[in-house]
Amino acid sequence: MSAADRILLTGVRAFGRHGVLPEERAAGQEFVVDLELTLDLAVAAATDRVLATVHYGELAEAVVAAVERDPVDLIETLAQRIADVALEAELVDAVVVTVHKPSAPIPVPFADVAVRVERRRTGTVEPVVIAIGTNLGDRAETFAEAVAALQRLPGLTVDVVSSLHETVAVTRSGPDPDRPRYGNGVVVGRTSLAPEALLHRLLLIERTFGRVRAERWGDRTLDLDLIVQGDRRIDEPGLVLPHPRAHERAFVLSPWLEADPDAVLPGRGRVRHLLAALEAG
Ligand SMILES: Nc1ncnc2c1ncn2[C@@H]1O[C@H](COP(=O)(O)OP(=O)(O)OP(=O)(O)O)[C@@H](O)[C@H]1O
Ligand SMILES: Nc1nc2c(c(=O)[nH]1)N=C(CO)CN2
Repeated sequence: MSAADRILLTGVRAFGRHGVLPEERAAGQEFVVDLELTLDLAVAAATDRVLATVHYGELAEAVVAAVERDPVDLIETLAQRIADVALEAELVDAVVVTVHKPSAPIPVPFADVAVRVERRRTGTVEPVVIAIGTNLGDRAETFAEAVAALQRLPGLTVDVVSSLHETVAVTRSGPDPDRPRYGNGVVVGRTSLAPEALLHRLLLIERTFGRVRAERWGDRTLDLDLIVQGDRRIDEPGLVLPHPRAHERAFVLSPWLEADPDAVLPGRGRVRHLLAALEAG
């Protein structure tokens, strides 16, 4: 049975230092949070026990703690953080979080600015491997920031992050030592997202790193490839799974093997063996 019951908690005020501008980080400001939890309250009503529901006082304190914690740039990120806090209570099926920033630095008169996110507990979770590549700018920094973005992505849990492997750029005509070297790595994790939705988010993250999609196999600030998701086989114009070139790329297989020594590439075999075969030439 999916519950239609709700707990509403509105106007929770807390002080935080979230924002893009240095002044916001320095001075801080007030944030106001509204929450709507969807959960089944029938057992609480039948037993009259607070154990059978979400204690609204504790919830409010957890929201304040989430606002007061380390600053982030966006109220979108803060709203996601608060949604995660609300969904920690097993009873909660879904949550709508609104974060208001009434003192935001907007240079015209305005009443309020807010974001609202709706998140629900999801069903199946599949293992996933994402490859990261970067050969422009500060590769170590880009790698760390890309991993941080993946760790914050709703619907993705990052379990293992490989080290950053420095590799020779592979072009259409083979390895090219004259091109900037790549930093490559992988993250191994779990996702509740559909592969199309996950890839869409990966492409969005790439875009925020300023990648210009000029040339296939060309130099790039950040490349995120979905390597495998569970044992799915997909062959669509915008999405091929497993990634069609993963088995022939040491720059994917080597960090993957480091992150998961038992890894298997569906349809191709053990990553250990694939890498050994590549290295044997
Ligand atoms: N498993 C996948 N992971 C990432 N992108 C994929 C995948 N399958 C298909 N694509 C599509 O490929 C496009 C990626 O092209 P991109 O410019 O990143 O290629 P590339 O990185 O130059 O080459 P390669 O795909 O060989 O790494 C995306 O727009 C995406 O729709
Ligand atoms: N070493 C290395 N070479 C590449 C890489 C990469 O990630 N590492 N990515 C490419 C296109 O995705 C093309 N060539």
